Amino acid sequence: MSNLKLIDVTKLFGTGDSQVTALDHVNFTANSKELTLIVGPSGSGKSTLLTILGGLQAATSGQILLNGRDLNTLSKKQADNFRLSHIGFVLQSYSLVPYLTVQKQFELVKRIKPDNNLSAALFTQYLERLGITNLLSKFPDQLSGGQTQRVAIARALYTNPDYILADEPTSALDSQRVDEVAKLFKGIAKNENKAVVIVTHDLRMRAYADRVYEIIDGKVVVE
Ligand SMILES: Nc1ncnc2c1ncn2[C@@H]1O[C@H](COP(=O)(O)OP(=O)(O)OP(=O)(O)O)[C@@H](O)[C@H]1O
Repeated sequence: MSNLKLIDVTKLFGTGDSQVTALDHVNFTANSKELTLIVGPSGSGKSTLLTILGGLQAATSGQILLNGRDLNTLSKKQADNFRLSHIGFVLQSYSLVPYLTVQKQFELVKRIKPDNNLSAALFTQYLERLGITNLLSKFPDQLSGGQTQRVAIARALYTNPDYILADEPTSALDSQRVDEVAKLFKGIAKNENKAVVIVTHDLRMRAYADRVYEIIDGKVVVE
């Protein structure tokens, strides 16, 4: 069983009067085999927590532990390699490349990380479950918000990461799709031994969660 933890993490933005405490002595654990939700009001620190957990930005203080090992002790190169090999992000911006078809988005990922990706058979299964098999030849500007979101989810799953960190991955989906995507994430956590962490406002996701962290004003209030 593997885990990624934040220990007593604080994140400050700015200085002096304009300083914002985005995270205030936060402790957090993402375990393999579990679907963990992060909920809370807008501006409470959810995205900051997720991006620090995934090493996209540094904490002001505190530790990030991977299976007990402090990630701050890694060199930048080691940390980049760790992220590429072990973490799949679904970020709010989706960051699809505008001039590549959906198929090419996946091929680009394969070029960056050639090894240990999903088998073609399993990836095809995920594409079908996400309902995007028929979109492979489309460009991002030909996709609806919900379709874009599902392509971004597929792209994150493609690299077969141990940790899947998703920021509002279902915000543009209708109810039925939310249910399907939640079941997909839950199944991947349970059956493929992944830790899935989802920032969401969507109360329907709670039914699938193994753990829920609520954040208010940068503090974890419910665990
Ligand atoms: N790069 C930044 N520079 C300055 N302040 C920031 C930065 N990123 C976040 N903040 C501030 O930190 C606090 C937490 O922001 P964060 O985006 O983590 O909240 P959130 O809970 O994800 O919000 P939302 O649900 O609206 O996405 C907010 O007050 C925000 O304005």
